[in-house]
Amino acid sequence: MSTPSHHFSDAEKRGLYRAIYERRDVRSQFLPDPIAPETLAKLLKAAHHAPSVGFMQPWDFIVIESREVRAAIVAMFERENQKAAERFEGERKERYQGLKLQGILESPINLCITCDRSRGGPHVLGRNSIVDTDLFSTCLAVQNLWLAARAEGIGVGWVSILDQDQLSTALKLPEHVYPLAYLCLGYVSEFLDQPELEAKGWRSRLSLNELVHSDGWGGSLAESPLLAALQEHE
Ligand SMILES: Cc1cc2c(cc1C)N(C[C@H](O)[C@H](O)[C@H](O)COP(=O)(O)O)c1[nH]c(=O)[nH]c(=O)c1N2
Repeated sequence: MSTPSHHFSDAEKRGLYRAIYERRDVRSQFLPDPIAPETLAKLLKAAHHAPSVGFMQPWDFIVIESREVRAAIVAMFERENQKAAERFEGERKERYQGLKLQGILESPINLCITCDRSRGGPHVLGRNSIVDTDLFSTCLAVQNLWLAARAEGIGVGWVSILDQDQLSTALKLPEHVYPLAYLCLGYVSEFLDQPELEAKGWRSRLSLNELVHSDGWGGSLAESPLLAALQEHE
């Protein structure tokens, strides 16, 4: 029997799920090895093929190589991270302060994915009611890049402990462009088999069956074959 061309083979499916389950947010394991321009181009192309509201494609990609700019971003991170630490107390605060939450200087490439909120003009198809759909679209570009990077053996770390206005100034962004994701990219010594926050005892993965509801918030899945299937996959 011939396989229709729109079907994925079992090996292709395994590859896709492997990228999803083995993708990690990387901060501590970066190697200095450079990423070849051809490989970076592939990652950017994967990002550019994300879905977007009204095919708006609101993203731009700012590759940050300058040590000076990176040093300014690290200083920005240190300031914001100190403020963030003040939100916690006692043992939780100590644990927070022990976490490494960025790899800005260790990673060979820093990349800011931005969202141009004016792209496509004032009336973008599908964005009339929910204006933030341009931001949602840009998040999907980030995830495409993150998964493609994992398949290429490249780690990505998202750094959001930054002041958005200061970041915009450092990257010379125009007013209508939002710095959606500041990312660190590089080959890694290892990909952890669980999120680093879980490994360090900060927070665990929630149970999926408690997150799936039937017919409205809190609706029970009891008796549903979906519940049995979810439990099997836990
Ligand atoms: C929008 C957003 C923002 C951030 C993150 C993620 C996302 C989606 N994450 C990474 C986050 O901690 C990580 O994804 C979770 O802990 C789950 O781990 P894995 O990504 O599965 O390894 C993250 N990590 C970090 O060390 N510093 C940071 O500032 C941020 N910021």
